[in-house]
Amino acid sequence: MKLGFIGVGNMASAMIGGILAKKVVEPLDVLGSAKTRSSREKRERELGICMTKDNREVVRKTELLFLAVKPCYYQSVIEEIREDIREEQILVTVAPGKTLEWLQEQFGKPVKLVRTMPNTPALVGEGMTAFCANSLVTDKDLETVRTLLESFGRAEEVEERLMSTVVAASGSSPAYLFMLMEAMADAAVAGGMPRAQAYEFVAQAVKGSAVLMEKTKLHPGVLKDMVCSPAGTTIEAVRILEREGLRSGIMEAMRVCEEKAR
Ligand SMILES: NC(=O)C1=CN([C@@H]2O[C@H](COP(=O)(O)OP(=O)(O)OC[C@H]3O[C@@H](n4cnc5c(N)ncnc54)[C@H](OP(=O)(O)O)[C@@H]3O)[C@@H](O)[C@H]2O)C=CC1
Ligand SMILES: O=C(O)[C@@H]1CCC=N1
Repeated sequence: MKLGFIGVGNMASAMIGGILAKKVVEPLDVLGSAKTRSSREKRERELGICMTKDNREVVRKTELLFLAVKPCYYQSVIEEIREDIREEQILVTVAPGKTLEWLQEQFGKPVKLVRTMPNTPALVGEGMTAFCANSLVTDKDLETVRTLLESFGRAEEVEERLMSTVVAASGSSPAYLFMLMEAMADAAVAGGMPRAQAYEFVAQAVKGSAVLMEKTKLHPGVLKDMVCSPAGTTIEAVRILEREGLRSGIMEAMRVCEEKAR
């Protein structure tokens, strides 16, 4: 299968990295486009895929196409490629706020559309992607898309109304987690730990906690209680985090993120 990517930036290169690592397609079966020459050369070098500056060529030469430019360029890129999109081609989007209805209107003709929300852990095969499709997408098409999405992590079909919530929960959340880990590492450095070691300890603690929650299916509150010894160290940290509003801060941040994604 020939895969196309219009826009090969942070998100698309993470997805392509995952797809190629799982050998779902060969690097030469992927054709991408980017605006600047330096960007195209970088992606060719790093990923071994073919790059062009011509978005229409990407559409003409591929069967399944990802539209991975920033949301503000969606309208102009769709206008540019609309004539070349073929009836049997599947177009996969990754942008927040671009609804199936809006996309359909922009194309002005029937197009098989799958709206997704991936995240950058895709690069290491640990992505979380939500997707929903319009009525022109057949079950077989959707299985093809699911196979691709699962090559770089987990993929789950959701109702379209949940897509903006997904942006806050898994699309954007790696950024909050990296901020948290940076702050934790800073504190460890303040405590005397060398920075490189601090990042390793913090990353492993976060990774281990995520796997623990996933595998045991225990409530996060129960897992938190398991760490807090009576009159111990952890409960002191928990008290300060409550006082500083960690949980309400996160909920408030995710609320504005979700609103922005509508
Ligand atoms: N980053 C993330 O964590 C996530 C991003 N997304 C979504 O992914 C999409 C891309 O985001 P991201 O990868 O972060 O953005 P980047 O800015 O990293 O990448 C955008 C890419 O689009 C290219 N581009 C810009 N204009 C055009 C054009 N007219 N024709 C062809 N290519 C063009 C850029 O080329 P050049 O480099 O040469 O300018 C670049 O390759 C967005 O819609 C975003 O919302 C979704 C989930 C998570
Ligand atoms: O910040 C953004 O708009 C994109 C969508 C989800 C993650 N990055």
